[in-house]
Amino acid sequence: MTAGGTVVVATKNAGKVREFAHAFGKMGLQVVSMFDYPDLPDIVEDGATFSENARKKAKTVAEALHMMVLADDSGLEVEALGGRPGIYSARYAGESASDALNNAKLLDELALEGAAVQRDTVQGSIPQNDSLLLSKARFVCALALYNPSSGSFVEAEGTVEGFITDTPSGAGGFGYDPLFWLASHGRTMAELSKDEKQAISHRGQALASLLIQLENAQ
Ligand SMILES: O=P(O)(O)OP(=O)(O)OP(=O)(O)OC[C@H]1O[C@@H](n2cnc3c(O)ncnc32)[C@H](O)[C@@H]1O
Ligand SMILES: [Mg+2]
Repeated sequence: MTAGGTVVVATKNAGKVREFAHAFGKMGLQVVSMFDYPDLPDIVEDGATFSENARKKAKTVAEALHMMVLADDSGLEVEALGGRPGIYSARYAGESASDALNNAKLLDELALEGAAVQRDTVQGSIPQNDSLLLSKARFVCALALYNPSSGSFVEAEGTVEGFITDTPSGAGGFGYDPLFWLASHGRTMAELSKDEKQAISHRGQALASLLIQLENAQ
């Protein structure tokens, strides 16, 4: 996956870059992203699934740079919204919407649905304050690593289950993390340390699975 100890990740999401830099840094590898290659064309994410989009991002950038490239397509599936925003998570509140706008739209849509989770059905910790859990949800991450010399992909997927809370909390992570309550930890995803998030997150699990496949292929 590396050229001279460097992993190229086809992303323009600074939160993803931080998480990959943290994970690969522990392996002695550096991460570069599309921020380091400003002349790359924008990629239209028109796939029907997370993995189609991840493959498109990896292949487009790998063919432009003539290097092996890793890509991540991920998102939030909310049960009370029939799985939305799913593959549209980044642009839920509009093209290039901020995390704050996407989070506000998520709470608005759940309020419109009148969504609520019965506290006594939750296995694990519920919020100690009077904040509400609105719906079950899960994060999904598809990773694709493309090798332009062989024209082949290595792929992996990871998921993590939680609940959407009506009260954002925590300053870590990015995106929907402040609204994603983990009954396993009694905290939101944004309240976890980088190591804690990597250990349980959709991205951390997908990466672990990808690394196992790469080891087994050697
Ligand atoms: O396509 P790239 O350039 O990688 O960056 P992006 O932000 O557009 O990324 P995606 O297309 O994969 O959309 C994923 C969105 O899902 C959300 N998301 C993904 N992983 C997340 C995580 O670990 N924590 C919180 N939100 C996450 C967040 O809103 C992302 O913008
Ligand atoms: Mg995107």
